Amino acid sequence: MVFNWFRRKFDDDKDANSQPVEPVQTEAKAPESEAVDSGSTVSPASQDLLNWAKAAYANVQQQADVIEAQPAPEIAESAESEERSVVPEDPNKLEITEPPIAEPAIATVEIAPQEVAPISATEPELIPTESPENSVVISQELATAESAPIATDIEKIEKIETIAETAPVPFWLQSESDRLARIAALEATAIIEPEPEVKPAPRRRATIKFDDDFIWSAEVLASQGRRPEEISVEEITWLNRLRQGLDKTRLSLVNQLKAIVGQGPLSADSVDDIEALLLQADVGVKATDLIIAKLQEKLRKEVLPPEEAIAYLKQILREMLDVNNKGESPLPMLIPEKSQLNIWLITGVNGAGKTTTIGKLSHLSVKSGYKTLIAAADTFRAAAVEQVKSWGQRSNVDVICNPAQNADPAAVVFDAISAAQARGTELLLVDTAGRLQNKKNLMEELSKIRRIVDKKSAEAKIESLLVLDSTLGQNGLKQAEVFAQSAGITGVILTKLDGTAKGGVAIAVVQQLGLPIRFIGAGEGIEDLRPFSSYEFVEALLSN
Ligand SMILES: Nc1nc2c(ncn2[C@@H]2O[C@H](COP(=O)(O)OP(=O)(O)OP(=O)(O)O)[C@@H](O)[C@H]2O)c(=O)[nH]1
Repeated sequence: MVFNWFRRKFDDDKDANSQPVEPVQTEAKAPESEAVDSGSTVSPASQDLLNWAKAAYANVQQQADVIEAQPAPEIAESAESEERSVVPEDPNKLEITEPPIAEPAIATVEIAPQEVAPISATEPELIPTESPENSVVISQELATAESAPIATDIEKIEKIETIAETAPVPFWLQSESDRLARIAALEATAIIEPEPEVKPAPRRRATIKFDDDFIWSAEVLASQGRRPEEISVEEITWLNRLRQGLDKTRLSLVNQLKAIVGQGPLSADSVDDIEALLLQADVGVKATDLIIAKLQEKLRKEVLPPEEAIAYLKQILREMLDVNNKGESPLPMLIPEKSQLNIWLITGVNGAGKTTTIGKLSHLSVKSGYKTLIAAADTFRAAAVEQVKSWGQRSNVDVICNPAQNADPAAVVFDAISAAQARGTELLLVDTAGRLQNKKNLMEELSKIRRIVDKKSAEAKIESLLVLDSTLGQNGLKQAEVFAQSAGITGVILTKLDGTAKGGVAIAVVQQLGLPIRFIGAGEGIEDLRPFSSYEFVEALLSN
């Protein structure tokens, strides 16, 4: 089973091809999917939560154990199948002889140790153990291997035989020891066939501890109605990374907010303080005003203790993050459709993190079981193609490019779409040149790319995603406004959320641009980007 990161679910064979577009979960639910009012401050009872977390932890450990245990049968199977295959590719080069023992049927060949190619033929009746100095036992795949691997394998086998020679075996045990030596030689020389299909990278061994971080992540997942058996170690790791990334923003917000909001109706001073805090976190003026008005309204009606006031604030923020300019709420998740071409154009100014984001996205896509391709259409900046190629290598995804400097990016995109159509690609990620909004020709180039995409692939699902550097805060938003007007942007990818105190810019992006946030990046590593979830973001932003 593949964990589909876009759907935040394991794909099983049944529904891997179906495409349910599910809303982002915003409703808090008790463990085992019992519904609880989203606005309520009720969290799963602590014992239930602990049990849930323990079950999730056991599940994560079990997944890791299964993965660890997997290679063993593969080797055994491979060795067995090698034993079964008996026809060498070139019978003139190597003649295979069945040894005169009933089982197992291991091929033998007698060769002079110094001669590797051509390998001399063997008399059928020869028993390898009779002339140990001149004969070796080799596995059948050697018959088809090139001379160099044969030499290496023979060295391995010779080592095994040398060990056997130093410890003489009584005659009545010889047959058994020969058999074991041959099996060992066979295992040592077995060639494991590579998997024909591209499989997602195996999950890492669960090294996470059952600690407060784990329990916090478990609570966030349980509150979204997830079940312990659905949880993957990567989800836990990501939530911890996100929370750590938002440390700076959170630390300057939560404690002060708590001190202010838990004291009945907001006084003029409290309003000023909250305003300052939110503006410092780059939430933006418009969004700040809205938040304060809603808080004020609630706190005038009832006195809330600090924890409940913060819970109410979380609800306000989630509602703000889950709306787009079409007024859709909750927002459908952005999930590439299986068995059809999806094209995502990745745009943004230089240095925002476009290329890195493409690398991370392609990794996520492959992991989630999608056939993926990258188009290196940033032909404007020297080295951009090489940079994207190296990310392609890291995520095991092919890159379509034209290495000539200033090649026509629209032509690269045209070629990439042709390649994607021929290969049955499901997700094509297009890297574009970093455009400053005042560079009119570059903006026109982007429109040209868009026209090519629309024309050449009318049936594809197209998204135009703007990469925004969150450390730029409100300044980044000004650039984004220009892009959003001229480039038909459909969503935002917020990068560099780690290490900035301006995490509140996410709220400003949605409020000011009316665009949904689709992914967030919180680090430079390949795993440091995930689909955006307003619930998880707000929990990480305002958790204790
Ligand atoms: N800390 C952190 N750094 C990031 C993140 N995403 C990207 N970066 C870094 O930001 C820098 C610029 O990233 P690029 O991917 O080269 O940016 P770009 O938008 O492609 O830039 P151009 O190729 O010049 O257009 C690199 O050093 C990245 O490692 C992130 O989420 N967190």
